[in-house]
Amino acid sequence: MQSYSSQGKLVRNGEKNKLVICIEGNIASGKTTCLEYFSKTSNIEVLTEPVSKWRNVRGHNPLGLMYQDPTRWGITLQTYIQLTMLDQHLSTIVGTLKHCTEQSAPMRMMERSIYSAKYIFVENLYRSGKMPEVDFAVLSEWFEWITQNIAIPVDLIVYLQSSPQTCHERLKERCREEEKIIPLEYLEAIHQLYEDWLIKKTSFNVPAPVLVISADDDLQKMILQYEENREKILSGSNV
Ligand SMILES: Nc1ncnc2c1ncn2[C@@H]1O[C@H](COP(=O)(O)OP(=O)(O)O)[C@@H](O)[C@H]1O
Ligand SMILES: O=c1ccn([C@H]2C[C@H](O)[C@@H](COP(=O)(O)O)O2)c(=O)[nH]1
Repeated sequence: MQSYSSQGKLVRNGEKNKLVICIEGNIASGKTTCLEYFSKTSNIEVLTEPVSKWRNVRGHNPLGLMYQDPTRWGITLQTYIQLTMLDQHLSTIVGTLKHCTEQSAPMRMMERSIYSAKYIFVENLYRSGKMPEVDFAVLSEWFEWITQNIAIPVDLIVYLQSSPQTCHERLKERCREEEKIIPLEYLEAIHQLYEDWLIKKTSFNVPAPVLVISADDDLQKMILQYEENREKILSGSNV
């Protein structure tokens, strides 16, 4: 079922009252770990990035191909990521959430968003000279059509702000096959784009208020920070 917003954008029925929180941050900054922690909370639907799809679409691995040859495969990966992220933004809540009551509206917590796919990863490929102009133009046309015609509401962005060095250490520990060739400089470039977008707010439109959580701490300290910020996060507020 669908309807239209006051701005004429396509809206999924029943989505209007649901809080949407996007967890943003560099590669291996701890987003999935954060989502796992909050998945134990009642009324929260957690959507991790569909990385398994990016590693296997009908037997092909666009994530691996992109890291091997970004100029050739960057558009392939990012087109697919844009589709899968849109699908996540628009998907309806599945199943029954734990202890869901009428007083407390269900909430969605997502890992990243269609916005960071474009503003961070596509932008990085383009600025580093690894994405041809024509590929960037086509992806941009798609992104603009989607965001101008479909309502993609986000109520709060939680930015896990971490140093590129910490991410590099964690990435090596996690040891995802495709990512073994990622150098520190790549994480530094992604970090800078995130900082410009969410902290300095000098690059692109920020679609929601931003709550910044420093993410260089060990797991125990991170849990303390999540608890300190729990109320803000669950009410979709950064103040
Ligand atoms: N605060 C932390 N301290 C140390 N290691 C962490 C911390 N948070 C996550 N990790 C580990 O770092 C790696 C990347 O974390 P992950 O949550 O998968 O990051 P992301 O989802 O942002 O890529 C994983 O191996 C995870 O267990
Ligand atoms: O738009 C995107 C989003 C993600 N990626 C890459 C970066 C990582 O190698 C994986 C998953 O990211 P995590 O930060 O580990 O969750 O996907 C990309 O290239 N483009």
